Amino acid sequence: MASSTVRVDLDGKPINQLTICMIGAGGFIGSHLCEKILNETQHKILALDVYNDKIKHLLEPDSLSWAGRIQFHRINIKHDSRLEGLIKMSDLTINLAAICTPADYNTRPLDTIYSNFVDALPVVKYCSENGKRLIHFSTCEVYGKTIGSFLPKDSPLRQDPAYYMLKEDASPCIFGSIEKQRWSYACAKQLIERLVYAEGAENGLEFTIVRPFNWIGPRMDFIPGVDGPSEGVPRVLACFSNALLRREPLKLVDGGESQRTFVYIKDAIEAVLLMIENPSRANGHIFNVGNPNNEVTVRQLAEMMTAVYANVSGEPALEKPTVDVSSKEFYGEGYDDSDKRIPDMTIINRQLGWNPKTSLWDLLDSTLTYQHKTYAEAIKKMMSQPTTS
Ligand SMILES: NC(=O)c1ccc[n+]([C@@H]2O[C@H](COP(=O)([O-])OP(=O)(O)OC[C@H]3O[C@@H](n4cnc5c(N)ncnc54)[C@H](O)[C@@H]3O)[C@@H](O)[C@H]2O)c1
Ligand SMILES: O=c1ccn([C@@H]2O[C@H](COP(=O)(O)OP(=O)(O)O[C@H]3OC[C@@H](O)[C@H](O)[C@H]3O)[C@@H](O)[C@H]2O)c(=O)[nH]1
Repeated sequence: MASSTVRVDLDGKPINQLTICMIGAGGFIGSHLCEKILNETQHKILALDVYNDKIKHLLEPDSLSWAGRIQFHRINIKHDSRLEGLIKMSDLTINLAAICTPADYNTRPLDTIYSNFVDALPVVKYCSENGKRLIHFSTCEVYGKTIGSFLPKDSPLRQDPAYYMLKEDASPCIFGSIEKQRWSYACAKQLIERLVYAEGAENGLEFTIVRPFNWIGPRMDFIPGVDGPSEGVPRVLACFSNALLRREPLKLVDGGESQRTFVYIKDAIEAVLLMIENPSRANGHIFNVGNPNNEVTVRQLAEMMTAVYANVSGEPALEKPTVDVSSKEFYGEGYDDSDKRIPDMTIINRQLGWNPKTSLWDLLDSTLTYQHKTYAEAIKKMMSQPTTS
């Protein structure tokens, strides 16, 4: 519950109550951000999304103590004239709306580009024209591949951080060829970043750009056949959770050699709240938000999730817990991958003093406990039903 004592920013100044237009509020990150804002601050939220299942618990019943501070607007920003009015009513707009599951990038490249670039354009324009602050969600994928990935496999330079550490103000954006449609998302995100940056430079837009590095936790994506399409392919946490719940082997794409750093959603949301409440420190900046200490290969992630889930569910792990699949088989033609993603934390540390806290083991424990409680019964029921031929 938000306390009645005056909250202050990082410079000791009282924080004014804000009205926040949150686009994509019904998604994974949006649901956690709404929860945090309602629980710990007095800010008001205009929550825009096509769906609201993940924030239903925040909207109902009317008797909730924060009921007057969150208003849901079912809006598709592609074609809704109410968007500009809602941005005008707010002090700050946060744009989270996007298609952001890799299975879509090479199979629905047009939808991906429209969602991540074209549909975000009016949001930037309305903020700029109306003098409103914007926090825009980009992605760590704008870095693409590391410089080191082009070195020979046995080159000692691969161990040198200069060849893999991803820095907001120094690293290049390295994508594959146009046929590798995987990069449609990264490229669209890069162009909207450049547009936001240019609006700042030429027209004085007050902006912050966030580059999330694999934020994971409860409510991420969907479990196919339970709360999402049976044939849908969510991001890796939900893919692996789905396999564990069904007692099927976890699929390792191209050997599971790619590396990722995972950060707990609750740590990451603290960074976003600092950006919201410290505009003088956050405006004009691009921030990596990730946990450089939580690096694993996808294979190691599969092994850790298998061990944690056995503990959480009380069921022994499969004898063969993983199976190799090719990326062509799993994602189709045009897939490609980021080899390694370690965020440099210098800028976010200097501006906001933020550091992630939760280890990969701990965040997997709480997340898989949630997955088991939320889905195990539904999956059991579904699997016990005879399949129609
Ligand atoms: N989760 C991560 O680790 C991660 C990593 C990098 C970048 N991001 C970025 O963060 C943002 C949020 O990601 P997320 O993980 O919460 O994804 P998500 O898919 O759970 O949430 C996105 C939300 O936007 C909504 N949306 C999409 N198009 C819309 C439209 N036209 N009109 C209204 N609402 C629309 C969706 O319904 C969904 O609820 C995205 O921009 C994504 O690219 C996330
Ligand atoms: O079942 C699976 C799913 C995924 N994977 C692999 O696991 C890795 C991570 O996959 P994710 O689905 O989490 O997606 P990625 O990390 O590649 O991209 C994500 O990064 C940041 C955001 O912008 C997006 O949310 C998304 O593009 C990839 O190497 C992928 O090939 C598997 O090996 N098996």
